[in-house]
Amino acid sequence: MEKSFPLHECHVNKVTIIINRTHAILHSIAILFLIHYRLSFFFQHPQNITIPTLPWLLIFVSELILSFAWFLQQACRWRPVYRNVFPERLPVDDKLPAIDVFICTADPKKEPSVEVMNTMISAMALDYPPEKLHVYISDDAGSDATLRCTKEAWNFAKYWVPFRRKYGLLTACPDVYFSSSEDDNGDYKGSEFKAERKKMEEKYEVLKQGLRKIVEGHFTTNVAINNTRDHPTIIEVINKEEDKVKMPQLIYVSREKKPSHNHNFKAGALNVLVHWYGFDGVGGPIISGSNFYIKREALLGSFNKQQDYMALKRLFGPSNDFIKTLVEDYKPRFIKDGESSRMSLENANILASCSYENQTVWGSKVGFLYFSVAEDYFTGLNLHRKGWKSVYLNPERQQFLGTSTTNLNDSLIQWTRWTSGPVTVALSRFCPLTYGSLKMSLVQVLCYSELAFMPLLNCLSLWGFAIIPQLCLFNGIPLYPKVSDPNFNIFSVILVSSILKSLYEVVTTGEQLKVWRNEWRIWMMRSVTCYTYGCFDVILNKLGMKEATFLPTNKVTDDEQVKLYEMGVFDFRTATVFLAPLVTVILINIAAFVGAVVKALVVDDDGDQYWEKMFGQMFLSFFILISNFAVIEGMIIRRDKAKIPLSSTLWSVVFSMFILLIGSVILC
Ligand SMILES: O=c1ccn([C@@H]2O[C@H](COP(=O)(O)OP(=O)(O)O[C@H]3O[C@H](CO)[C@@H](O)[C@H](O)[C@H]3O)[C@@H](O)[C@H]2O)c(=O)[nH]1
Repeated sequence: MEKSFPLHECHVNKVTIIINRTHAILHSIAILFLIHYRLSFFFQHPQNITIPTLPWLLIFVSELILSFAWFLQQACRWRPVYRNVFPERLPVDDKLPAIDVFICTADPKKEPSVEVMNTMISAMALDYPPEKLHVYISDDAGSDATLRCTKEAWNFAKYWVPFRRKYGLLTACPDVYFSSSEDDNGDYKGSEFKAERKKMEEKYEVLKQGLRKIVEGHFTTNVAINNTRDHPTIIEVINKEEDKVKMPQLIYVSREKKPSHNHNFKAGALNVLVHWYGFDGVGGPIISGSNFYIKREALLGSFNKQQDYMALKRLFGPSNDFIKTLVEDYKPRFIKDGESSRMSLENANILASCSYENQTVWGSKVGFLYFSVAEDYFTGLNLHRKGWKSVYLNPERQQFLGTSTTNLNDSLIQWTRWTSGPVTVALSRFCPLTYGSLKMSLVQVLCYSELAFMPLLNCLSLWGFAIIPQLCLFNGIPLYPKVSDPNFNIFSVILVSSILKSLYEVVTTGEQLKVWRNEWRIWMMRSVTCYTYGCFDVILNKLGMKEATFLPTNKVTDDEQVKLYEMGVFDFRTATVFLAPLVTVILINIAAFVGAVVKALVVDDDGDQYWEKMFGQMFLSFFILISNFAVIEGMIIRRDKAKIPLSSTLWSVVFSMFILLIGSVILC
């Protein structure tokens, strides 16, 4: 038998393990001291108690919640590893499995066609045997423009794919290739290459203009009004019989949508592709959602010819062709013109219809799961629960590049969804803490739990830290030990330990100090905005008062916004509903801090005593204010269009006064 060598090797990072575990132990000890200090308050003689119990209890609960969040975070730091990969050990082309690449798009306005088509062209140009590569465009908008763009891009790909193959270019994406300053010309520098490159660049410019025209025309005609939630199935195989260049197969799929049927967002779109490619007869292919590959068996399970067909139909739906792909070892085949192709397309239409999954286990037990809008998280959890093994590949040359949000509005919308998705899971019977199985290690269960609970824990605890000590400071009530009290060291150690650990992580991953500063402030901002709204979404959804939503992230780049982003300046043009909590918290902290400084310097007779007593709270407010100085700047100093609008500031003034008033009455 042929001896096969592993494609990758895993190594444990010993130094990081020692640092992480030592830090975890020391930090845990400091937390235990904190718990002891807070608890001892409740065992004092009633006569010695000078501080109201409610704020003490609330800040203690906030500290416990944040400590629990910290504990969960240690799971993914417990055993850091790195991998060496050996691509040279890949089998010869004949032995490679067939793969399907799924590219989803749902809104031609928010997801610019030029970028979607570049993704499609890059997938077509993958360094993989073309007969084993199938590329699917899933268009959830059912947009005629996307279909036309796909055809235009296909015509360009017919030149780009052989060009890349011939010159061995490292870059698969034409947009990156033509806009990058990196020299990626393979070994070719001669005049033939230069002439071909120039021609290709011209063709690419023509393609870009063509795609833009299609999309603009689409939005200025009645076609633009087509309803993205109500359209029939549209499936088209883009390859033509007469195509001379050997190309991967490209298929456009827009599943049927009806307002009466829940379409289950991206997970629903992916499952249609899973029905479809299965139908296409690909044996053991790998699916790509967002930059990951997965084996078909992992998503659907393994079956053999002895299996009861009727039982399988009850699970997977009535399509005989699909069931055959489950039980037989299908070889990948291309759909060709003629009778078989017509039959295939007819069946494919049924597979992409709204009703195909009725009474089946699609989305509940097999395929991408529908329970949460973070379908990737929930599907991964269920797969690992069944014993799925996955590995992380982090090659030196980045293989997939995506777009990231560059302004506060898009980022907050995206994070609200990324909160509601996992929190839905955390607050359900699928809560990873109890739902994990023996096939998962305890550390893995904790990692999944961290992702599920992180938004909820951070939002609860950070609201506590952002207003309780400040309300008490405002009213002269100390919540932390005096500076001269040895117990003060507990809080100092916890803060310094957290700051140094995060600094260490940022520096050792090769990032700059500004990344570290950003992480702190973004963490605080998210906690009081999108984590909070995402958690509310889940609660309203559980009460049946709100449906789950999936607002696709805006991928349109605006030069002005990108400029601000690159300068590290916040673009505060977002809804007041997002800004108000953030600005309110800052105003409360300003009021508490300034009030305390004035009191210490001017009013209080015993200034030194006051500083001593209140230093902890004053420092906390000061820390929140300097970490979020960008908000103060946006509110008071900046004059540009992207500053915080006056209306949002005024609303926040009202809210902060209300909280100061009501909070002082209740707490103090
Ligand atoms: O009804 C829908 C909604 C979205 N999408 C597609 O899903 C993808 C992800 O949506 P996007 O708005 O880009 O979300 P992100 O927050 O950037 O995506 C991350 O988070 C999502 C879960 O919230 C996962 O689905 C994605 O894989 C993951 O990259 C995009 O290609 C969309 O076109 C659909 O196909 N149908």
